[in-house]
Amino acid sequence: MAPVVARVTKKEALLEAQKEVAELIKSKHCNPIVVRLAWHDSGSYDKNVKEWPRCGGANGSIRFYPEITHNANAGLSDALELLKGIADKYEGVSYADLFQLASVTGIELAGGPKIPLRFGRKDTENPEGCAPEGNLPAGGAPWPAPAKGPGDHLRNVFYRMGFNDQEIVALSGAHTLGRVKPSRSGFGKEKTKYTENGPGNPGGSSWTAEWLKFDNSYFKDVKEQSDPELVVLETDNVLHKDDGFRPYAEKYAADQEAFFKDYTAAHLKLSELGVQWEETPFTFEECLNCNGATA
Ligand code: HEM
Repeated sequence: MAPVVARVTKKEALLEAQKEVAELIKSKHCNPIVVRLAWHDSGSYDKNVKEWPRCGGANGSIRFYPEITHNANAGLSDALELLKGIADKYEGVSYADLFQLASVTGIELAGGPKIPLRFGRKDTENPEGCAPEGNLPAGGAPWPAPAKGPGDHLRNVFYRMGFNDQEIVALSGAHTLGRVKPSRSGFGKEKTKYTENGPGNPGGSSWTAEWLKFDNSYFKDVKEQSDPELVVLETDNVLHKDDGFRPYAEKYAADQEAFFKDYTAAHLKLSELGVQWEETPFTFEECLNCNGATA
């Protein structure tokens, strides 16, 4: 068998790939699922494991079996399928970078903050680098031991990645985008008045009415819970009930700018969990400058 040639992200390839990623997201309205793909690649990270890639994190391992078939990743093979054409065409972009690039592009195109992602992630090159099953959060009971409820569970999972309460709340705000589907996670309804006609792939239950718009409506809607057509998982609800989480959930419901600022910082941290850089990481702005183009 031919040896696997490791992908190293090149600035020129990244610039071209980004344009195609943006077109893909605009045409398929797939912002939410690519955000979730990148988060599930990163969110396997365990700060207590020192050895790479066994520590998990943003290393592209989600593209391999068995990780893609983990319970929490149900439905994410669709995201890999969507990105496959671009991944095959641009060997000069690592999978780990491509997944993170698609996520921040999806957020920005949905009206969210421009997240100054850094590039140059090394890929896990084979399935031996897959993260163990069970490192991502569950949206409902039964809570894995020793958690007694959703608050404990969130802390067990996110503290293991190195996040604090404020960052847990900020990151949860990504549920301003997208839907839960009975066929994937088992949560939500087959369709609601907000999802039955898509756009893109129809169905499921969304957290917000405009589920392709990145704003702070998630925090308002979960707080009010006045619309039975919208979904609230136990892990969303607890952000407004738990004393450690509530001040941040209240703040973000009242102040979108504060949410965007804190979300950007937390997302950047998420995108770099467990990352080994090929060389010095670089930003998209640096790619544009090296190409003689303007931002
Ligand atoms: C706080 C703990 C979290 C839990 C328990 C959780 C759970 C879930 C569940 C059950 C779904 C539905 C999957 C489906 O049926 O397809 C989902 C979707 C989603 N999650 Fe989370 N999630 C969490 C945190 C996050 C974070 C940190 C992000 C991103 C930074 C995120 C982004 C998304 C997005 C964008 C979707 C929609 C996907 C789509 O519409 O295809 N989630 N999440």
